[in-house]
Amino acid sequence: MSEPLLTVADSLKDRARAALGSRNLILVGLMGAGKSSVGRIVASQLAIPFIDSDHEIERVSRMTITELFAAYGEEEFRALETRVMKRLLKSGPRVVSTGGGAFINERTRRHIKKGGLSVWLKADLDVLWDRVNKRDTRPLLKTENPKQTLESLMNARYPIYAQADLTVLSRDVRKEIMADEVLKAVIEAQKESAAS
Ligand SMILES: Nc1ncnc2c1ncn2[C@@H]1O[C@H](COP(=O)(O)OP(=O)(O)O)[C@@H](O)[C@H]1O
Ligand SMILES: O=C(O)C1=C[C@@H](OP(=O)(O)O)[C@@H](O)[C@H](O)C1
Ligand SMILES: [Mg+2]
Repeated sequence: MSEPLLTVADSLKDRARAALGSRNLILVGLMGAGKSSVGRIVASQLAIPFIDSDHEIERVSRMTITELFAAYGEEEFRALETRVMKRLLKSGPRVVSTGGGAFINERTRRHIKKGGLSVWLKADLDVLWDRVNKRDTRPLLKTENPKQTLESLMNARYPIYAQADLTVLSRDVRKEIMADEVLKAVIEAQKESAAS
């Protein structure tokens, strides 16, 4: 009896999984880009573990991100984030979704660059705003004009996110489609590095 043919979806997953090898896949980008929700789907497609660095920080500190910012301030939060990221990236393969500021911190960025393939989920202001204004779990947006704060963060951070290995445009399409686009980008990156 002949083997069943791979479906297109199966071959996408399998090819992306092979292209990743033992590296980690690390999602970076601004709040609302979809790092946490798309990252979880990507990991399940690749059948490798998923970790959200904010969840890991909350687990080890037994505090929420909001409580950590309120009690210790952003600087201490970043120091904890660096330590957690360093540990998470020691072995792979894993999908690691970062908090929006992780890649901006120089030390954390170094761990990310060493620890695997980074993907910037890039989105425009209106897409991000639409998503983040529904929840109040992001301490950096507790300002008088949170949309303007988000825009300032975009201006300051986008040149740094651009240093990620890959960029995927995060649009208003289903999360599953975004996850497929991440898988395709991983495959493309592998093809390009094999050709060069
Ligand atoms: N492609 C998408 N389409 C619709 N909603 C999305 C999409 N990606 C993320 N979201 C929603 O936007 C919000 C922020 O997503 P999240 O994954 O937490 O982003 P991040 O971790 O980058 O801040 C969540 O409510 C999530 O369900
Ligand atoms: O952009 C940032 O500096 C932050 C983003 C948040 O994560 P998400 O990007 O997952 O919302 C969280 O780590 C914290 O509120 C700080
Ligand atoms: Mg997140």
